[in-house]
Amino acid sequence: MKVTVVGAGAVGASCAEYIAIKNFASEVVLLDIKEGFAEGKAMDLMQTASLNGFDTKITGVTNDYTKTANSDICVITSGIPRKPGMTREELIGINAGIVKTVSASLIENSPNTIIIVVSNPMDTMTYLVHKTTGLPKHRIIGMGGALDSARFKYRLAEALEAPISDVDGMVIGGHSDVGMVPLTRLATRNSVPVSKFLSDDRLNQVKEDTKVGGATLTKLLGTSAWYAPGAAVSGLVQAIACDQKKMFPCSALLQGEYGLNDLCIGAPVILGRKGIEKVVEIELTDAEKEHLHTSAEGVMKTNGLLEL
Ligand SMILES: NC(=O)C1=CN([C@@H]2O[C@H](COP(=O)(O)OP(=O)(O)OC[C@H]3O[C@@H](n4cnc5c(N)ncnc54)[C@H](O)[C@@H]3O)[C@@H](O)[C@H]2O)C=CC1
Ligand SMILES: O=C([O-])CC(=O)C(=O)O
Repeated sequence: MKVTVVGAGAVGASCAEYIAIKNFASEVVLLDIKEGFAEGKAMDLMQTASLNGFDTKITGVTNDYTKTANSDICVITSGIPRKPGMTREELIGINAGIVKTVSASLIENSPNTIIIVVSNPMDTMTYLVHKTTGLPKHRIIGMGGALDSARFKYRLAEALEAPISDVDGMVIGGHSDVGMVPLTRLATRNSVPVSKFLSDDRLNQVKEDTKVGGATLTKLLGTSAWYAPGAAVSGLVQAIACDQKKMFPCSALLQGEYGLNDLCIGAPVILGRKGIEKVVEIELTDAEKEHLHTSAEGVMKTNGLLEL
């Protein structure tokens, strides 16, 4: 199993590290445009192999896509992150050009690959890859919901004063400060609905804290987060590589599901060796449907800024 990660910055390196530590891939290629940077990150990570007990071979290359040839999975993290006070959508001007050229170079060298898009604004970048590469829709996946759901579970555990392993929950919708749809109604503590333990006000607070999870960290760090994003990507990569058939909310091209068409947005999907093996349609309340559709309008507005 060969995995390429483009962008050896904060998220790309974290992602390579978690993939290696989970020890399911034979090879990870880190690629960056900055001379020597990916090589340095790869060497540093390889020097943790004996300490962390993994056999995955990590190599770094400066913009040489021939070294990525025949990758089973390619992850795109190249592009700029936001600074405090910015929205993810403001990154489109620079990141669209980067994601377009990077995805074309990846496919030229790995025509059968599955692509996971991380660069922001992620739903729109995922749509851009669909529009410009012509890859089948099950082979293009946007990572956002897996991370947002992890943050949702963190906030739920905090409110419940419970261990995170007791908590389950999912966030669908767009990966933006306003567009996320945390499904509080379906969240549970050990299969008991969390509404049994938390007031509407407290649950609402959890929901709002989840939606601004990325912005909160950006304000604290001065740039956006990387540990949980890297871990979330590694979970998707593992589900595909190991054909786990796991369900994650991912940004997928919808063609009628949830009453939505011609956009990529977070919905529950089954991930296996073929990529997105199924979009799962769960029953939503009218309020949840309305929230999802408002979120979709936001994503489509950003998609409208693409020069396709
Ligand atoms: N979808 C999600 O849930 C998340 C998305 N992100 C996004 O991921 C992206 C990366 O974030 P960070 O790693 O923190 O940024 P970073 O600045 O640490 O790393 C980005 C790397 O991309 C490289 N790069 C730029 N243009 C390139 C090109 N054409 N080819 C190859 N490499 C190129 C840069 O040299 C840099 O090393 C940002 O757009 C950020 O908003 C970050 C966290 C979560
Ligand atoms: O907040 C950001 O800009 C980066 C990101 O997507 C996240 O951490 O959720």
